[in-house]
Amino acid sequence: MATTQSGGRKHSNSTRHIGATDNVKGRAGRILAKAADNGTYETAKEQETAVLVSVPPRRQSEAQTQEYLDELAFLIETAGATATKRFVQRLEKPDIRTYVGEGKLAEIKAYVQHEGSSMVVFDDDLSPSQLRNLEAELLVKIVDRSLLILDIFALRAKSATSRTQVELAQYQYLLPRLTGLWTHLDKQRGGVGMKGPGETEIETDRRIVRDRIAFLKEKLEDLDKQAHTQRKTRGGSIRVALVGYTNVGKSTLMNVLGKADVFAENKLFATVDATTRKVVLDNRPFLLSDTVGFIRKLPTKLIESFKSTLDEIREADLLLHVVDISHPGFEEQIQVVNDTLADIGAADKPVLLVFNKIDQYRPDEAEKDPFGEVHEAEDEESAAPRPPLEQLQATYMAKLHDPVVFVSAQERTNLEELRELLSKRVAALHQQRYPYQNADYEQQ
Ligand SMILES: Nc1nc2c(ncn2[C@@H]2O[C@H](COP(=O)(O)OP(=O)(O)OP(=O)(O)O)[C@@H](O)[C@H]2O)c(=O)[nH]1
Ligand SMILES: [Mg+2]
Repeated sequence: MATTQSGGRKHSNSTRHIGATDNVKGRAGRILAKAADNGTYETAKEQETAVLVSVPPRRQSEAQTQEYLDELAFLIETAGATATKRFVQRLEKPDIRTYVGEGKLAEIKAYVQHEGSSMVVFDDDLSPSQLRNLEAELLVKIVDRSLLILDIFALRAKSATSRTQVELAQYQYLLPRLTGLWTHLDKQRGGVGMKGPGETEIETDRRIVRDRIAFLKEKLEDLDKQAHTQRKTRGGSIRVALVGYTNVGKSTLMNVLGKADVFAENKLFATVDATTRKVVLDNRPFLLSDTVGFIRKLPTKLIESFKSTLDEIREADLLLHVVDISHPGFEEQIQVVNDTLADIGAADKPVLLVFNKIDQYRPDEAEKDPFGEVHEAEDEESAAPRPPLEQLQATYMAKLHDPVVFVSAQERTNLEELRELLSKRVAALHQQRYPYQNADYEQQ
């Protein structure tokens, strides 16, 4: 796996289990850890293996379904496990009780038991009762999309703020699920003819978790105030933020533009903490920030608890929206990013669209038949057409009424063009903000 600018930071997953959420403290943390950490039904394994399950809507194409599963497998790999099998069931909507139907569940169970899989991972969020039912039925660790993403965030978060944010999101995830985890794990406890097994304990745990959530929120508010004061000392500088889907090359661009040494690698959510650097273009300084990437179906609670990190985006004067043009789903990724920006209240920011990884982009080849007629290559079913880059650029510029730029951060291609465009935008923002200063400057 290509790792650039790793700065010596390596993540070791060998002794860690997905969902172990080791940073969640207290009794609730122990319950969660016990739930995830195999005490009851899992055999210790060097490498955890995962079975992926998706319930796509009927109208979704097979290519798209596989692309989403590829992403889920990539998330699993980033978290340190291996996806060994995929189960797909087309339903209008997931089963309210067990997410998949009865037959499919039996199929999954047979596979999991036969192969000794460590966990079953669902490409959606499960309701607390679905989680409980699936756990009882499949007898292995059940991981949904939120838990998986939280897990990766916990692994990556380094600063006090992002660690607190992740912990808050973990507790918020845990709170409605306490009953299931508790009753399931405490099988010895009776409960016949009683109000319910461990009711008081569940209440106590809920209180502990609620207290912790309140404490973490307060702590974040303090950290927020500190950060706000720090940001004030940045004065009136123009601020530019790199935003985009995860793994598109934001940090790599930050490194080449900002001469920074930010961790970048071919895994999802390499960056969770924002980094800011001063950049000077044409004698005009501005601040450039690298930010956490977005992903489809990003849990809303996670977005909320990442408020402080996302302030970096909300307070920016210009967004560099980085797109991985070599990804088959890049257009949907653009949409996901735009939707997420709208969710966090940053939809109306000026944007410069930067298409990255052009070195990896392969346009569709036009083929000539024996009679010399030219045909567009027929690709696998419903794969999006991949026109030449020039055509894509023209389409996007016409659509946005704005220049867009195509680069390769890795190969350092077209970076001059990007710098020029960026410099012009920064100059315009500067002029907007300090009209008199610029007028004075011109008079001299
Ligand atoms: N082929 C190619 N790979 C690139 C290019 N730019 C970045 N990469 C690779 O893409 C992967 C992701 O790059 P990052 O810079 O970590 O991406 P990011 O957007 O910061 O990702 P997150 O922080 O995880 O959201 C790394 O393996 C980079 O080396 C490019 O122009 N071409
Ligand atoms: Mg990054």
